[in-house]
Amino acid sequence: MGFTTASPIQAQAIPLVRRGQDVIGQAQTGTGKTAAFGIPLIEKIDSTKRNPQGLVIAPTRELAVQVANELNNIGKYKHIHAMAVYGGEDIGRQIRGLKKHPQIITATPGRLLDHINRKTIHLDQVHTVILDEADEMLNMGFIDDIKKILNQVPTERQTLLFSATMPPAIRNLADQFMKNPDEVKIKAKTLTVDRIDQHFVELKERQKFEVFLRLIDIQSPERAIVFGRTKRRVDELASGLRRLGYKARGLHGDLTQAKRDQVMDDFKNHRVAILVATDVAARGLDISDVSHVYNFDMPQDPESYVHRIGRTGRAGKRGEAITFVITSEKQHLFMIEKTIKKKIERMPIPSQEDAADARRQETTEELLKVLNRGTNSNYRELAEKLLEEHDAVDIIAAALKQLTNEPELRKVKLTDEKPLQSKSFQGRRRRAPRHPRQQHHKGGRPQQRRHHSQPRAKKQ
Ligand SMILES: Nc1ncnc2c1ncn2[C@@H]1O[C@H](COP(=O)(O)OP(=O)(O)OP(=O)(O)O)[C@@H](O)[C@H]1O
Ligand SMILES: [Mg+2]
Repeated sequence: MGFTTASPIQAQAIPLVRRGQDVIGQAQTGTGKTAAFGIPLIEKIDSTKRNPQGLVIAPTRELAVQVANELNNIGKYKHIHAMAVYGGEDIGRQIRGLKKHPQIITATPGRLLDHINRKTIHLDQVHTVILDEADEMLNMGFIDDIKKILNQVPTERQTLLFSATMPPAIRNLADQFMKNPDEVKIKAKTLTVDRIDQHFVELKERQKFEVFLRLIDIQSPERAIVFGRTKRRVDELASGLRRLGYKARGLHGDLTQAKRDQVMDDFKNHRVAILVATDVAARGLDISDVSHVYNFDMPQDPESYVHRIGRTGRAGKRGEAITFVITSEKQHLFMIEKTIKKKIERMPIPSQEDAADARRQETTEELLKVLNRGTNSNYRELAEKLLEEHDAVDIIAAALKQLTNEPELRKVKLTDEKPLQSKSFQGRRRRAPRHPRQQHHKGGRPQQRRHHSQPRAKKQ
């Protein structure tokens, strides 16, 4: 896999896990926590047995899939097979997949319970359970699901909890489900990765879209993730950007799973440059070379901020994170700064002129690229004719203007989102549990997470 040295969390957690110790592992985003539990997990698997021996529970479907892929990479030469089971995918297809006897299951809680109830997954041979993004599963009210799942696993199992954030409430989870866990916490001055430049822009709700366009004109991100607060926001933003010619797609929990898979695939394969998403994409996703994260809407709580911006600056790379803050949300910004132990620098609203200059510059560069490719013979005759009648500079200026996306064409109307309320951070980490009826069918869908002090309209 090209790894040459163990990351700190790997160096510290792997020996403990090999020894059979229960471990709570905390380390910054993008520092290799997956392999920190994945490598010793693979070592413990007996490839001749037919029932699952390892179980990873993750809060979102995309993450369950990603972890299965990483485990399959790590276990390739030991012929270990990991399979993801998650809601939204045809259960019959999963049942057929399970007949190939994966030794490791990675799953979202709801669908896993479905399989347990249908007796298509048996957990009585499982010796190692990992809760990836453990704190998020608490937030999402998965605790009852997790209890039910762990009841199916022999008590002499090894249990591991991993996340970049471990709020105090995680202690309860540990007390209930773990045996004398060792805490491995990689010490860092800040909760966020130093290699991520963090800024905020103070603005009005109505200014957000225009300011965002200016920023992407100026920063021309290679690959960006833009977080919106609600599904409606994500839809409107993605389609607005697309109408203006940007390669943008939205991702949230109301899309069909096929669509979600398609969007992720397009983003990974560079067919999409801007992924607009709810917090469904905030945790764990490892997409290489995401250069920029934009918080178009302020995150619901400081932990969400940490994970959202952690989609960039991974595995030693640099990244940029920019957060839009409405004046009434300043208090939330201070809370975030306090939690991450770092000051987020203010960035002035970039001027229209700066953005226009950047756009013109980009058009010029694009034109030069076409010039250097030198395959323009079909146009030479036309060009010569134009030159007979007009000034050369005038012609080029007109062509550049035509190629440049001019601001008057950039009107897009977004529905206003109400700013975060000042109370809403106080009740954080105590989101209401999901409705029991929904559990089996909609496991792993963060759009159901609902904040105590947030009105329903704010669901993701
Ligand atoms: N020892 C290593 N050397 C180089 N790269 C590594 C190493 N370990 C992991 N990586 C790579 O680093 C990237 C981030 O790893 P991973 O997704 O496990 O991070 P994480 O700590 O789980 O982050 P998050 O908190 O966001 O979930 C992955 O692309 C992974 O392949
Ligand atoms: Mg992870």
